[in-house]
Amino acid sequence: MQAQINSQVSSQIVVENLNHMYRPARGQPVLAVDNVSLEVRPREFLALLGPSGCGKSTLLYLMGGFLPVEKGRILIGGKPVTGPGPDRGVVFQHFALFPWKTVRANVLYGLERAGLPKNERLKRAQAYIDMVGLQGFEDSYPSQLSGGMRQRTAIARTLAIDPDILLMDEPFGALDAQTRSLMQSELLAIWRRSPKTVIFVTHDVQEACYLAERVAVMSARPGRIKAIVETKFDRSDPHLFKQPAFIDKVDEIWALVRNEAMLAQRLEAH
Ligand SMILES: Nc1ncnc2c1ncn2[C@@H]1O[C@H](COP(=O)(O)OP(=O)(O)OP(=O)(O)O)[C@@H](O)[C@H]1O
Repeated sequence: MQAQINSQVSSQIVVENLNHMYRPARGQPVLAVDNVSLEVRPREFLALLGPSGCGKSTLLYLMGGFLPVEKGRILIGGKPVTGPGPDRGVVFQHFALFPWKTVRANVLYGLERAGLPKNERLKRAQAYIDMVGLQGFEDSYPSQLSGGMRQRTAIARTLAIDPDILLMDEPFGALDAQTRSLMQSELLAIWRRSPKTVIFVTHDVQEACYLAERVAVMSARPGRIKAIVETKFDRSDPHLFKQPAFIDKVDEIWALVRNEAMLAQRLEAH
């Protein structure tokens, strides 16, 4: 099922008939994203789920302006995306920290570019370092940190800039279960406090249902939007994960993703 476009002016992000073909120097071209259309409302939290290799990261890179839009279009606030911009903060899997900068300097980097006064920058950087649980590691370099700590530094760097749109590619994938749960709550708190539009790629169906208001499920490569499922729950409910309606929704989405994952495996086998 392809998402219906009902050209609402109120949509903040509009993706229309988007295709992306990788053309590696060696080997066959790869159609990673095929005819994707999607609308995201301002302040919406949308999760993107789908089997490995279905084009989730590619879609996020395109929205972030890190890959050129060759076919179809992406509008943000009505304007076509032509490159990265301060309106979009990204936490990508392979978007490295500056190895020669400390945790504090990495977090400060974005704030310096935003032109804030020095005191304000330092205060804000420290608040986000504390928030991701890295107090005491301000002067450490990325090489001295674990993978999860590096990821948390990258999250702090992006959140500190307070962008309108957050594009997050499995931001909590490298974290242990407890830290992950804390970071999920923090992200929801930030999203409520200073509303922003979030597009959140994950492999974890429960995480998607918990965090997002809608979950877009992508098909096996070439990625299309197969279904969009409403996932609005009372996130303040401490027993949410045990509620039958929540469990049913997780099951429903799992079934969609599982089908596509099986298809993807068959594709890979050929
Ligand atoms: N630079 C590239 N050159 C050629 N093919 C690429 C390139 N980057 C990605 N691909 C291919 O495009 C397809 C989509 O990749 P993408 O990383 O967007 O998928 P994904 O859904 O994010 O995967 P995962 O869940 O495993 O991170 C895959 O088949 C991948 O092999």
